Amino acid sequence: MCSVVKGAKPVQQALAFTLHLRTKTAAWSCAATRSRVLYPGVHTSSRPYCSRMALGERLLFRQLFESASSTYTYLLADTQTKEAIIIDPVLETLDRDLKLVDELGVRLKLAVNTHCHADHITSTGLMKKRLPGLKSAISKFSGASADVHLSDGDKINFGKHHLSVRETPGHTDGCVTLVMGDQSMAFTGDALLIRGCGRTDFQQGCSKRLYESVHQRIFTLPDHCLIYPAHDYKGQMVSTVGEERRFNPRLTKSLEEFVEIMENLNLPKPAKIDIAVPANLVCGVHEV
Ligand SMILES: N[C@@H](CCC(=O)N[C@@H](CSS)C(=O)NCC(=O)O)C(=O)O
Repeated sequence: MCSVVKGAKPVQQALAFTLHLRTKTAAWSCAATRSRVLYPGVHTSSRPYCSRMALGERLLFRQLFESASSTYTYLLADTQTKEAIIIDPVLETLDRDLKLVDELGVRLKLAVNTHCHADHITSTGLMKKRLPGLKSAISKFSGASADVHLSDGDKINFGKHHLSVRETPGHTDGCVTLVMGDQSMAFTGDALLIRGCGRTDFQQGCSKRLYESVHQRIFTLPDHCLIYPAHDYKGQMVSTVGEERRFNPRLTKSLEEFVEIMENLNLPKPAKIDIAVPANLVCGVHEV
């Protein structure tokens, strides 16, 4: 078992601290503040909410985009220890991502895929060849090979931070949502998209399971928890649990209505599905 997973003490981060404590390399998003202005009342906390506060000290966070598949990759690091993890890296942007890792001077320990993607090939296998010591991780229910098979409740440690693994099946059997230790952010993969959700018409898709996953495992997070999905097709970058609970056009419906919606999406198959799924089952064509 990879040493960055399991056995972490929960991160107890103070929410209030000042900007001068931070390193200048960190990229901070104030999207939650903007959404608070757009949707007053969504955040129930009495104090003004800003993701800068919830992200805590020593956290470097980058949201990266791959335009052909509209996939988001996330880089997270402890700015003091330099330990880093990457979520859902894409083959086409491997060089860009490795250049950034090098420039920021962080040490990638783990490349995690939120599930076996059907629309693009992961760069995890090739990244492992370029960065000796890097390990790969994916759910044990994905059917994919990797160094680490994740289970519900596992902790992915990087420096003083950690992500908790929540199984959120429905789009595929092996979908997981990764939640920051302080519940300030959740990386939902394709389970929950911004004002949408993953389709359920191939791989092991099941609308009822997806509905239960989102309601029981994601919508139970605090309203202010930032939602970072694996894709967006409309230029949206971040949402919150509170926003999606109120405005998601599919998941605000009853289970029966949701199933009906999902059965009638009539989406074309992802263009790369026939090469992406077999490739991702072996970590992106390259050996793990
Ligand atoms: N056109 C894209 C595939 C778009 C697509 O099907 N996206 C998936 C997630 S990637 S498998 C999805 O679940 N979409 C939900 C939705 O409502 O759009 C391609 O050819 O790759």
